[in-house]
Amino acid sequence: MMLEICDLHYAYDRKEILKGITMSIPEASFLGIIGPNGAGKSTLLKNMSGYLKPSMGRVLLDGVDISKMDIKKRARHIGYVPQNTAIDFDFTCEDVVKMGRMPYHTWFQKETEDDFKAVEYAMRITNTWHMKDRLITHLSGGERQRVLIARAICQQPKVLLLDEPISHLDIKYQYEIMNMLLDLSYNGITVIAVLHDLSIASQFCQKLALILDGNIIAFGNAKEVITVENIRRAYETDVVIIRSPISGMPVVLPSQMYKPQKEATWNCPKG
Ligand SMILES: Nc1ncnc2c1ncn2[C@@H]1O[C@H](COP(=O)(O)OP(=O)(O)OP(=O)(O)O)[C@@H](O)[C@H]1O
Repeated sequence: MMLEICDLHYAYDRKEILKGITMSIPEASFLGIIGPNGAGKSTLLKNMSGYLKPSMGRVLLDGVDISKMDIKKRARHIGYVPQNTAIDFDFTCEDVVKMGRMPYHTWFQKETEDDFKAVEYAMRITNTWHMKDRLITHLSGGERQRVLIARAICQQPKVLLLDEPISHLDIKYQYEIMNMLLDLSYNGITVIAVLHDLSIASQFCQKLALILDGNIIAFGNAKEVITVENIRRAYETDVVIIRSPISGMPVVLPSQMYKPQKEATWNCPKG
């Protein structure tokens, strides 16, 4: 499904955070939202999910204003993985993922064969099936992050929103999850992720939106958005940009490194 953001404004109390965001994200695409801390990325994602209601402007899903949809219908269309979700109850991972099926049920309805299939599929593609009987409270940060992504996938949404989905993952799972999100987009899902790692965003996302102070200051493919000038403007940082020999897309490196006068002496274990 296509998601359109039309002149979106949002204010916490009276402080305006989003200042007129307009963009359209076509069906079956993968958009990365990047920008410095406090720019408004999570606030934008929360407005896209319907969790927050815009102060002005609209979010349209295939032309329908999401604020006018009933909550269950919206949840069948839009999956949202927030940043740092707290789950303090001793649920098994399988139970947590199964919660993604709630939009398809009335409260006391028993699970169907489709529910079990959706849970297993979501857990297998996020590499969490082997942890299904473990308690969510006993997982590492990265394991838990993958289970929460599985919960949103199990919801079978048409649009999947993820707030920093790879922030706790090691390099293997970062690439696995990014590849999986790209694959979901090739299979028709509209994927939108807030990402801090500019090089990873550049390699995997089809389009990037660079947010600064509640505005989009650059939108396009990685070559158009990840430029020395844009990074300097948004992050007040000088970087060097090289091209990946694999994808040809930009990779961001530091432009300066501190050189100590005297090298430290390391006593490394032998072996
Ligand atoms: N519930 C809230 N009440 C008041 N202000 C808030 C609230 N949530 C966020 N803000 C403020 O809104 C601004 C944007 O926050 P937001 O979380 O959207 O930024 P972000 O771009 O996602 O940042 P980060 O990269 O640090 O996660 C920040 O100045 C933040 O302090």
